[in-house]
Amino acid sequence: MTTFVEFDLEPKVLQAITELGFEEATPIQAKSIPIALTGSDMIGQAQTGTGKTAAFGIPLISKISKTDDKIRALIMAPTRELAIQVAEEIEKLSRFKGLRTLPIYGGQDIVRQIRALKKKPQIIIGTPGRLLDHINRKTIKLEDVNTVVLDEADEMLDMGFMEDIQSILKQVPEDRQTMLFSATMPPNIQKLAQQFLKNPEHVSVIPKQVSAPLIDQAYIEVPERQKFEALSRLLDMESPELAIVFGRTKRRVDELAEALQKRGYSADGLHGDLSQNQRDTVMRKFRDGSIDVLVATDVAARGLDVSGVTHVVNFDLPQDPESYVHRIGRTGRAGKEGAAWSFVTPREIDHLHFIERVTRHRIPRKPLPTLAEAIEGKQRITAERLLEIVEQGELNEYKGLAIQMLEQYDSVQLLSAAMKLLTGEKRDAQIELTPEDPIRAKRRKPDIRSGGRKPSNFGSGRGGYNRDNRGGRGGYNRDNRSSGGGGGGYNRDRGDRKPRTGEGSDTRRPRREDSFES
Ligand SMILES: Nc1ncnc2c1ncn2[C@@H]1O[C@H](COP(=O)(O)OP(=O)(O)OP(=O)(O)O)[C@@H](O)[C@H]1O
Ligand SMILES: [Mg+2]
Repeated sequence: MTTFVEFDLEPKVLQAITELGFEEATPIQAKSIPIALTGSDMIGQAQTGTGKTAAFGIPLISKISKTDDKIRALIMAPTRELAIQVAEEIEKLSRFKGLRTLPIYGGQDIVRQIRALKKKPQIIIGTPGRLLDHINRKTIKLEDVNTVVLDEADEMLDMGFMEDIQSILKQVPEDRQTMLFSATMPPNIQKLAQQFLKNPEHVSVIPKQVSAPLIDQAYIEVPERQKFEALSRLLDMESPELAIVFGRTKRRVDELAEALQKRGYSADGLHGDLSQNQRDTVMRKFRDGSIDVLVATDVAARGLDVSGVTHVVNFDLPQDPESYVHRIGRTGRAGKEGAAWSFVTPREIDHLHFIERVTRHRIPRKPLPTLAEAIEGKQRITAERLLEIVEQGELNEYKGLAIQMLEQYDSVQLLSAAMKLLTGEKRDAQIELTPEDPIRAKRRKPDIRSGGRKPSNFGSGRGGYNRDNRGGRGGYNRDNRSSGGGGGGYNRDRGDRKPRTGEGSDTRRPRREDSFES
């Protein structure tokens, strides 16, 4: 066990850590904080939800002085939601030290950002596209930056941000510390690391399996047309505190969110085609629990940390094993348990096996809950809610009427009626989702061609599963980006990804037609 006192941090940083309730350092923090404090470049890899943000945040904060009025640290993240969240965590960690942090992302009024930049933040957390806009406008200058962090670097590359990241890093003095963090490290990361990191220390906390251990994983074989019914039954049976349901496309997410609402669930959708305002609102509602099911594309797969997410459902299987790991990693965070279920159509079983092989984790099959189980689950939850109210007491004003009713009716009869009322009849709204094509299994085998390299590190030593081979992601074109206009981020997001230039082979991938950032 490593406590934070052992790192020789300033009292004000320690105070912030205590305030956040962190008692001991997580393994990735214990390993990387001392190295990062020496100023050396590093690559950090550890399972989802194990505190990588603070692992780079604490050393970064330690290097900056409150009186500084230059931008000293730059953190890049793939999505807006992640930029906002990382900014909040850094803000909390530097609260007592009094540093100024600013998130910079597309979709937000650029004029407002320019105004905020005038307050001289020392730490900028941004998405590559919008950062580059500011650099081109000369509203952000990186000449005094001495620390750069690439959070979820592989995802940023995957989204076609390579050139942007290169242009941005060219603006930062060579004499800097660069750190790169993710739960997964596919081979293309090496390219970026070679180009931009100097003798990086590799710090990884990777047990045999890549995904976090506290996640109970299972798959349910279900035909495409029965997925919605299956989802309803699962939600009824388990009554998650908060759940994230991943759909493959924006259309899917829209349809699914609407269908869930029609059935009476408190759900909403999140994807890259919503305006920034809508995205913020949905995330706020999910964080404060006013909706309990977030239906999302992969825009929510990476890095998002919402406490209370007890369930992740892959309504559609993701194309990539990495995506699978990140998606399910939205639960089982910071030592909590979680459940992750994947719907697999009969034709996708091979693809599931592919995911199992790459993640080195067998995913057990789970039967589809029966209708009776779903109903029973719902009733059980109602009974629990009733008993909670009994425990709370304060029922005096109801007692008079209760006594009167009990004089006329049987108590079992009455209680059953109350439970029926509370459970709510399932609304029989007609639900018709547009079917998605099954994901085809990869033809390549993941475990050959490793050339004797160590096979255990997800993405690094594993032959065969090579993201650089994927290609085929044509059609993304960011040339229509304008650098003008305040607040025009909504449409600009579209097509923000470039085709990958790898030796791309096979077919056009249906993977994510979502647009993400910047
Ligand atoms: N030492 C600690 N003790 C307790 N909780 C911690 C500690 N460090 C971080 N946390 C909390 O754990 C949660 C997950 O942290 P974080 O988001 O940094 O994970 P991550 O490793 O970046 O995950 P992902 O791979 O999904 O991005 C956060 O709520 C964070 O505040
Ligand atoms: Mg993270």
